[in-house]
Amino acid sequence: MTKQLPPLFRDKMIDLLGEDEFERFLASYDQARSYGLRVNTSKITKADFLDKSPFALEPVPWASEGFYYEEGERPGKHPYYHAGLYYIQEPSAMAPVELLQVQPGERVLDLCAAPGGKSTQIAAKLQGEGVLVVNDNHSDRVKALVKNLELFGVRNAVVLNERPERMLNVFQGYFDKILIDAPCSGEGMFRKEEDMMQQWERHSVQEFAAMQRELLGQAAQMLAPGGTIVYSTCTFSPEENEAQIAEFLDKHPAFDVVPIDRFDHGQPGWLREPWCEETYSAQAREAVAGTARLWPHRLRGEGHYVAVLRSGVGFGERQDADVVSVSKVGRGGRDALRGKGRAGTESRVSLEPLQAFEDELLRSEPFAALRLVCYGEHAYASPAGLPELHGLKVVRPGWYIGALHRGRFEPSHALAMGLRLREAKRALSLASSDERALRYLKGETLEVAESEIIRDPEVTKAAKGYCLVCIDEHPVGWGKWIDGMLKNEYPPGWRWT
Ligand SMILES: C[S@@+](CC[C@H](N)C(=O)[O-])C[C@H]1O[C@@H](n2cnc3c(N)ncnc32)[C@H](O)[C@@H]1O
Repeated sequence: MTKQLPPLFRDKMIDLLGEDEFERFLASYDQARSYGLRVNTSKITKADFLDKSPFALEPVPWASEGFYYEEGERPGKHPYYHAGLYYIQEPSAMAPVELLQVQPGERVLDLCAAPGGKSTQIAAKLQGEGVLVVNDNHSDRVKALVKNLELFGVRNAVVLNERPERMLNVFQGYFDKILIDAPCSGEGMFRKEEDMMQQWERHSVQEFAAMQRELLGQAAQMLAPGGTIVYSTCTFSPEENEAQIAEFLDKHPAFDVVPIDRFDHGQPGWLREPWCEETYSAQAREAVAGTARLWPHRLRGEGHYVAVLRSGVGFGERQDADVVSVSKVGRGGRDALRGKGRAGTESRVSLEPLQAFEDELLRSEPFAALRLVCYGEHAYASPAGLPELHGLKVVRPGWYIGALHRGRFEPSHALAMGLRLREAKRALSLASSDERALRYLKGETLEVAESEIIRDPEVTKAAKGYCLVCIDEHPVGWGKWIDGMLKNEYPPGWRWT
């Protein structure tokens, strides 16, 4: 492996680290890498997960919900993965969101979000309260982002596929917290993904540095006074790390670096020729020592860089969006807000079937704190307090509830994944040891006795119809029960193969 490192990269790392440290750094490429997963604490407590977990786990010291698992384990091949109980994530990649210190109820932007590792981590920290806006400018990568948010059962996320400069007017001064997990030259991923080396040779560090500079400036405009930006990369080059932060601080005097003690420090000494210009102020140079470097030879994880930037409270005004009244389906109010359909036509769809579904199947009111919005036939529950998103490329304006089609309501898979067993009036919970659990995930029809359908006989007498299918009490999708058979509604693209 060490032989394949790009020679230019090797030479630069010797210059940066010095011969002795470089030898230790180089040796890490021949050591086994670490594997991690992060528990979805919006679906299960850490203690309950550890009770149930079939894997040998060891805590990741810097991530409250993160654990190492051993090489050879296959957490992606377990029903709990399909229930969204955890996300498989490289351990160092868990650090940036931990440092963002997200609190329930905040407005958070994940600006470069696909495929959603850090978005799902933010969502778990929000515990369903507040607003999560996730964005990626790459349309194909956004599909994976949507799927991961659905798997995690996230209810309060809006997914955009935008160039950040087009978001500035809508979100000026809006967010309490912003994560910029920036596109970068990926030097820290050479051990984990060897083809990153070929990509490195094709793209220049300067190309990424230019993008990062823009993203930082754009994020500053969307941040509320007193808010926090976390900037992270998975690369070593000072041009993409310390230099970005020093330049940002000089251009944005209202911001400070919040020092990180947990990891090795950023390197002010690397702000010099031939890597960087030497024009930064003494204050900015000093401040970058408070940023963090995660080195693969000094901890159990890949290479990362993280900076926490806080804006002064006196800087600008927080923009409070016009809060549109909360609309609940049923109980008299059925005035869901109607968004534009994809074709640009106003939705005229009746919400009666959704009301009927809610009455029949849902015990609580999971949409009560959300705004119901219809785009064409598709119904979404959108987080309250969002500004108007007109003009933006909105992939998901909120939690996708389902389709209203020819007088019927078809619940979405995302709805099932965002519910809890206790919220359903009709459900089936299979034990993970029951061979039908895997057969359900493979898309098969199951034999299910009427007595197995969980329902409150006072409220829902009939066993027939849609039911929330769970594994060990955690929802995995929908089924339709009739006469001892469960018709499988698990989506083809999600099936166990
Ligand atoms: C390091 S990856 C993000 C990984 C992600 N945060 C996670 O944890 O799963 C960087 C992402 O930035 C996206 N990207 C690149 N340029 C962008 C831009 N100008 N605006 C928004 N996203 C951008 C890329 O498509 C890529 O998905």
